[in-house]
Amino acid sequence: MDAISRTSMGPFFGGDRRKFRRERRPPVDRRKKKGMTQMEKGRQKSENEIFASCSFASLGLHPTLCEQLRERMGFQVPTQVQAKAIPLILSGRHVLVNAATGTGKTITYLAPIIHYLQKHEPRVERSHGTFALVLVPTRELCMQVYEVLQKLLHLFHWIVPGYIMGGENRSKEKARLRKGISVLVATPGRLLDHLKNTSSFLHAKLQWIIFDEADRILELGFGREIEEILDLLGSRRNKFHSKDITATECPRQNILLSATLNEKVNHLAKISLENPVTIGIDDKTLDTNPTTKKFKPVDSDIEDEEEHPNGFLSSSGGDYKLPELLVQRYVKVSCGSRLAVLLSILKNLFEKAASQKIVVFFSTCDSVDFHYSLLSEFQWPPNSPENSSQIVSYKTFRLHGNMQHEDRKTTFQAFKTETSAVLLSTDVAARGLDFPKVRCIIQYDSPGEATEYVHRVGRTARLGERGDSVLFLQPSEMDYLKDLEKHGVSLTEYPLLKVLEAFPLQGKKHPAKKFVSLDMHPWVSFLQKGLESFISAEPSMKKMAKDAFCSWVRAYTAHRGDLKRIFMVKKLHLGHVARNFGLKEQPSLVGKSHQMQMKKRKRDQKQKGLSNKRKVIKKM
Ligand SMILES: Nc1ncnc2c1ncn2[C@@H]1O[C@H](COP(=O)(O)OP(=O)(O)OP(=O)(O)O)[C@@H](O)[C@H]1O
Repeated sequence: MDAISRTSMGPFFGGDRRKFRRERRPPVDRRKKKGMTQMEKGRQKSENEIFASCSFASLGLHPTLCEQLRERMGFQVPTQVQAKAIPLILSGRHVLVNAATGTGKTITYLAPIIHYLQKHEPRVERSHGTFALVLVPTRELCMQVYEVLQKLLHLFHWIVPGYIMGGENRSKEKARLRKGISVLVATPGRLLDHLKNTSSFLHAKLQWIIFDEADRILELGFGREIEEILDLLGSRRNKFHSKDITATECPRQNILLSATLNEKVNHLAKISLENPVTIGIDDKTLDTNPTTKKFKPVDSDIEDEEEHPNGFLSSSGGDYKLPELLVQRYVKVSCGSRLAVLLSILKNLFEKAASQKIVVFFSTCDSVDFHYSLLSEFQWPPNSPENSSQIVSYKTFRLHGNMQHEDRKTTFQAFKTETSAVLLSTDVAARGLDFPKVRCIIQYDSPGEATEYVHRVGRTARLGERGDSVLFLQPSEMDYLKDLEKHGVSLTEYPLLKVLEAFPLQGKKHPAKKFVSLDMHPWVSFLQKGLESFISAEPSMKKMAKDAFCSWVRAYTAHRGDLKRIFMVKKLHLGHVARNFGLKEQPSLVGKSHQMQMKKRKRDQKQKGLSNKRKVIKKM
């Protein structure tokens, strides 16, 4: 690999910024600039913070690849993170990248790999096997990275992209691996499976291992698999210089990326990165432990970039970077009114703008299924004062880990291309997925860890776009805002009463005065009654509601650590929780089974070896 000298980093670090700004956008008319709205100014500021003032070519990428980025992908200039990281990755260093969601991290690692592979001598052939491996936490992200890869490789047909992931046909994957895949995108479990069982999987020429959403891979409990993978590939840090490496014949370069690199990545960084450079980790998040070596900037010209000899990160969690034009709100809703408020907010958003995409996050698969059926089927009774029979007129999609593999794939593709739709999902959609033009994220159920909050809201306001997020909290859960604030995330209150005002009943408006409780609001109680009668009249819906209720309470009890103090199951009124699922009362059967579940849970917790992996996977 030929190293790129610092001087070749060119205009990004030097002075020719104006030239590249001109290249990207036509100059703004002065009068127009003067008359810019606050929003337009914010957008322009955000664009300047997202994009760098240089070209892809100036980063050292091959002209044909730059053309591909420009012509096929429509990318005129690199983003800031691309401008900072691409030259370093090209130089062969191990790199740890921390940048906000939607800032273009995928191209950051794919472009340098393709740069080298397209000029590789002798020319890359399928029979050479795999040169680069991209590890991702979910199947959807696997497909997404593969699609970007396919586009980037359009002009380099001899470099073959491929993917392997859970849910796919193993024998077909084996056949593809036997033929040879130059750049392979994989989920960890399936990769390990093939490393152990597919003898024709050739990886002796492997040069790059990328961990996209590194922290999530570990949170899902794949730590042991990752260590095994690194061992099998001879890519553990202490083995880089080992003389007895048989698994590999090439120099290695490993790269870790996420918008939220925290202490969970420490171990992985330590074992997989050799003398890494970190991008985007500011001083606050660097390890201040006096026993660890101080970080030295590699080059004082490079903002945010730190040499990180031991691969350590702070264990404090630190501040998270959120998209510049994201408007974050919380809505305080008493337990029994949550469902009616959710439907009202969705109705209001689509009445204001018929063409938009929204993602709603739930804590469990059963809950997604229930709300999906409800939104798809709910109708007002024939004698209702509401004009239309349906409460919603938008397309609804669902995504979660218990769905059939093919359905997951179809939903993922369909929601991407829709212009007006709602996606109901578990956290399976929280990481890395790039659905274009998502306008609003609603977190109906709490995300738990602040990291997950950051990734969920990161599905909107991508790449300098505007976006909104709404977090549902019950009055007893308001301390969660303090928890988020510790990570530099602050939210303002959503104007709920004003929104509810938009729904007159029989022509009567309800002014935004304070109601004794939200449950007494005429529209909320009208809607709640409508939902309850619909569900009680539909046995299949009722069954789904009960299952969803049950799994929701289970998920609520599963909050970990400090969060248990905020999300206290003891404080829940289960009768009110039942109203969230359109149930008139808490079914006794559910109560019994819940108690059994609680007992079982306590027993399980006592037993050692209950891996996080199972917990999280079940939830997703
Ligand atoms: N230089 C560029 N110019 C314009 N658009 C770009 C550029 N680079 C990437 N994009 C687009 O930006 C969007 C976000 O990119 P990407 O999904 O790689 O972000 P990310 O930082 O990995 O986000 P997340 O942290 O959520 O995974 C994508 O739609 C991608 O096509």
